[in-house]
Amino acid sequence: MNDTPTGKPKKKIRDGNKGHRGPSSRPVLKPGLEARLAASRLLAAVVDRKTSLDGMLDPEHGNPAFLALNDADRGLVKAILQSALRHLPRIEAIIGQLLDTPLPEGARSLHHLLVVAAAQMLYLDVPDHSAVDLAVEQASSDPRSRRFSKLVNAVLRRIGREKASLLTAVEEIPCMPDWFMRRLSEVYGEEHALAIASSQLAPPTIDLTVKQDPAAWAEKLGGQLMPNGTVRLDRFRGSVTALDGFDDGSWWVQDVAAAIPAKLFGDLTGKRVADLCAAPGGKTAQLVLAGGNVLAVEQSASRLKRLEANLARLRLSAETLCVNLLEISDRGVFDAILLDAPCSSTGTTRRHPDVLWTKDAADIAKLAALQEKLLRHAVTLLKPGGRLVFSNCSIDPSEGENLVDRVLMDDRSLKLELVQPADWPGLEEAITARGEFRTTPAMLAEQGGVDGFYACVIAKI
Ligand SMILES: C[S@@+](CC[C@H](N)C(=O)[O-])C[C@H]1O[C@@H](n2cnc3c(N)ncnc32)[C@H](O)[C@@H]1O
Repeated sequence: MNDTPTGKPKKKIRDGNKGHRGPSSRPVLKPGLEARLAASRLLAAVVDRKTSLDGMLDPEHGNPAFLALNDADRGLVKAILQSALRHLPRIEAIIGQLLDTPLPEGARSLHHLLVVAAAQMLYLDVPDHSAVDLAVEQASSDPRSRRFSKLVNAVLRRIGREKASLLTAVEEIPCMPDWFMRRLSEVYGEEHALAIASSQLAPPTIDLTVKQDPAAWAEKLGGQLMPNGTVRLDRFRGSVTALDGFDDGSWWVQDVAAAIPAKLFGDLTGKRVADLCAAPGGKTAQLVLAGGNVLAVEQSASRLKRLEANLARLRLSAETLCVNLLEISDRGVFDAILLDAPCSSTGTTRRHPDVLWTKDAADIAKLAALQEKLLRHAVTLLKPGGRLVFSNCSIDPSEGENLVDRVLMDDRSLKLELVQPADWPGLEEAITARGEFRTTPAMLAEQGGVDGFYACVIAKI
């Protein structure tokens, strides 16, 4: 923020939190404070108001508190929020342990301020003294937390002094909400559930699907060749758009698991293919490369635009249609259909640590019901003899195996076509006994992990 010649601030800091307005003549902020204020506000939006982080961090349409920051501060805010959300139960346990009495009901801004500071001290390279000073300054600048500034100072200084022992004391706490841990334990067993919870603590890799010659691209980019031909960049930091092959459309970013569903079709030469939930288009590109004559359907106009731009960069073409797929009435015309349905995204918590703090069991149930409706309609568009791949990035079987069972049970013209482990060397653990493809973030751990995904092939007789 710039000063006017009179020493008064030119403009008010934009406050993303409607309930609180700062003083009208706020003094110049200490360097770094604006970023911490933004981080606290965005954390509040995620955990208290269930707002998705991706939207708030969008460089063009994001939260005003984020957009007001310079690039370096935006990077810092992202890092703080990712760490805070990845480790939230442990950070809260540490803070709870250091308070003589719990924070007063409704002291949410104080809670967020402490979490933001503790995340920097425990999990980022921010010097302790800087995180503590800024947190105390932040507490003093807010009428709701001013009277707690001494407590903020005391708690955070103890975190600085006792960091190692405090971290050891909480290292067994799974970093997921209790309801979701219970659900994972029911479905996968406790050991696998704990492995899923710890897998999301590591930052994710960047995976590329290449148009051709994955071995050569792995060598060129210093990546690892994954069993399905994905090129994995484990330690890459920076912007992928600066990498070789981006401008000429030789590859696109796609997690190793997300690259499997479209590959379940095999060769699509000469086939009429519908990609029914298509944007941003990673799987559309695969279907086109497999030889399909592809119609990409997407109900969001802005997301369809993004798909078109992605295909243009990749020099690939598909017919596109902006419509709710439930309105398509061309029964029995497609040889192959991909339905990569909207889901809870609980398989992507490595990349999106806000997911489990913005969704709950009721959201999962609603999404499962929507997916079932979309699948029941999608199969009507399939030709007899055609195949449909149903997929999504949830690790809850209510959004996968369970709903597919119900659809198959009700329509005897549909059969599950078994995915054969022998066809997926290196990925055998991801093929279930029922012949479906199922990854969880605990799989491929030695190669850097994988997103959780479900996919199955449904054939129409
Ligand atoms: C999981 S994303 C698809 C990702 C995409 N298949 C890919 O690989 O890049 C789901 C997409 O489906 C779209 N969608 C959701 N409901 C839809 C519907 N009823 N009709 C068409 N598109 C829909 C969403 O807007 C979203 O872009």
